Amino acid sequence: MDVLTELAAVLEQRKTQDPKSSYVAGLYAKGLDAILKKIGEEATETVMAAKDGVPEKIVYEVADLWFHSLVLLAQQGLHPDQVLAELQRRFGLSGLDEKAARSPR
Ligand SMILES: N=c1c2ncn([C@@H]3O[C@H](COP(=O)(O)OP(=O)(O)OP(=O)(O)O)[C@@H](O)[C@H]3O)c2ncn1[C@@H]1O[C@H](COP(=O)(O)O)[C@@H](O)[C@H]1O
Repeated sequence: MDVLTELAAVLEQRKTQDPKSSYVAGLYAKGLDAILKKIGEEATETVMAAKDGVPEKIVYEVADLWFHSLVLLAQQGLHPDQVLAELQRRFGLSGLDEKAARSPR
């Protein structure tokens, strides 16, 4: 099993856990706005890391950003496979007009 699938299973399992016992359960309990706030913070930290130009910091901050995006997907009842399928679809269309490839149907 790949790390995204394993992590998605843990994030799903945290939905029934005591918010005090888990960071993710705590985020779910705070609600959508708290998750979106974290994504905004991590996106900003990613930008700052890239401006600093330190590769290790960029990797660390992107991991935080991806992680909180995965929490958002789980909270919305979505699975990372759906995002991977969308990227795969775009990759398959890469020979076509890029704007058309990005447009949701
Ligand atoms: N991958 C992660 C992961 N990445 C980042 N984080 C947390 O995300 C937060 C990042 O926020 P910041 O960098 O702003 O640091 P902070 O100031 O401590 O953040 P806040 O407490 O203010 O939100 C930190 O608290 C990190 O611990 C993560 N927390 C959990 N996971 C995974 O999620 C699983 C479930 O976690 P729990 O719900 O804690 O069991 C774990 O097994 C891990 O695999």
